[in-house]
Amino acid sequence: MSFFKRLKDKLMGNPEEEEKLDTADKEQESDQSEPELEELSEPAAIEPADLKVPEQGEEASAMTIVKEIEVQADPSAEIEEGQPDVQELAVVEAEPLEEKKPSAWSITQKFKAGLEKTRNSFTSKVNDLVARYRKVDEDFFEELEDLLLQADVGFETVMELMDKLRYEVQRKNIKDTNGIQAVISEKLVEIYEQGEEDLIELNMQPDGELTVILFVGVNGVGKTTTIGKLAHRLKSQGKSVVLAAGDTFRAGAIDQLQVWGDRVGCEVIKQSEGSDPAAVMYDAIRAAKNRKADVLICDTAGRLQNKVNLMNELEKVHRVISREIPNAPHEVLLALDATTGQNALVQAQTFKEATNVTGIVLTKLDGTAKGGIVLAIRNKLHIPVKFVGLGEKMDDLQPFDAERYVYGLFADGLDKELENNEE
Ligand SMILES: Nc1nc2c(ncn2[C@@H]2O[C@H](COP(=O)(O)OP(=O)(O)OP(=O)(O)O)[C@@H](O)[C@H]2O)c(=O)[nH]1
Repeated sequence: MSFFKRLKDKLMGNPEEEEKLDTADKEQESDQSEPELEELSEPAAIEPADLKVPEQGEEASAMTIVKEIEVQADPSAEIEEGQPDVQELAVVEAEPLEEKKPSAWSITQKFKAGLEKTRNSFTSKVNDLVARYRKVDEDFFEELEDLLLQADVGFETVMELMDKLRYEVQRKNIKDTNGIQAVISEKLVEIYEQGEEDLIELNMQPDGELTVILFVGVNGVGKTTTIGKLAHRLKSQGKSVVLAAGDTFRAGAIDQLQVWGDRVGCEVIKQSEGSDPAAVMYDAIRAAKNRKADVLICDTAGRLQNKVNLMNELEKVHRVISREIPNAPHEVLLALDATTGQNALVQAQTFKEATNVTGIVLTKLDGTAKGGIVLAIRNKLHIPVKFVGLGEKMDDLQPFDAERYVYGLFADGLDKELENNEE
């Protein structure tokens, strides 16, 4: 199948199915506008500090079990990160979140909207380049190379792409720069998908078994928001979800997760601020099992003061989880903020060395003009980007999709090509 046929099928889906879904989308939009986050003038009430979910028949308290586990955590680290940030809290309107399956085209449009900044910066420069050069030659390639590097695509990926482009241009005897966006798009998808297509799916356990997803990442990257969005996504797929407030360090983190729990309609298992995250995990697993939940999503604190402490903390959390459920956590998702560019890569490297990261969630892709970072992450770290954050709304967290991503980058050029490739 040609690249354009495949692209078109992916972006637009099956026309008949789409028409039905599209009507459903519109109806849904008109009768249910998304509740917006509002700032509270006063902090939300904090729940009692005691353990929230001891179930009948539980033999041992979480604290006893966790104390059995010996980890040489550095006590000085506990107070290292200074004062708590003031967090934005949300007013919760417990709305039933009945979701209809979005149309393929509406998801494509989300990528297009989310990549607007990158498109306006990078792609418009590519368009200028095309207009200035008209003929594909070595100077054109060199300038294109610079533009790709500026968009944070990463050196190795740019080199690989340039080799492929040069080869393709020669092979097809392309002289004119017009339409080069289409060739770049095809080659970018090719590079991204090399051999790792299926890893984008979450590693979900069979029905009736609990899937545990652990979230790691430094503070401020949008971890809590992403957990809320993912919970919403899984709930709308019919899964029951429990959240574990394992970030007991950052002031407000527990309340913030509770706000999301209320908003999405998930129980949040929590203890008081400063308590042992591993104890929270223990409680949460017990609670999730008792409630026969499908998925448990665990928040963790994102302290990155030194790798040994981070490793110790994550190791302890890991051990508690896998003692209760062998092979869990089934996913360790690292949240990275796309707007921090190369810094995100450094963070990723540290977390990769500290724990077995199975996937990346790249938040705030809509907030950067350097959306090429997706490609650099893939190439440098060899960890799949499983989700991208394309905005602040609940359904703005989307599974990463290479075709929709390149469409987001080159929408205008590709629209023309897609029209010309009607068949
Ligand atoms: N535009 C945009 N904003 C996002 C995205 N993901 C998160 N945010 C915003 O980023 C801000 C920080 O997100 P939080 O989830 O509160 O992150 P945090 O609490 O500061 O820190 P952690 O939870 O520790 O990561 C919030 O205002 C979120 O709405 C995204 O994909 N796009």
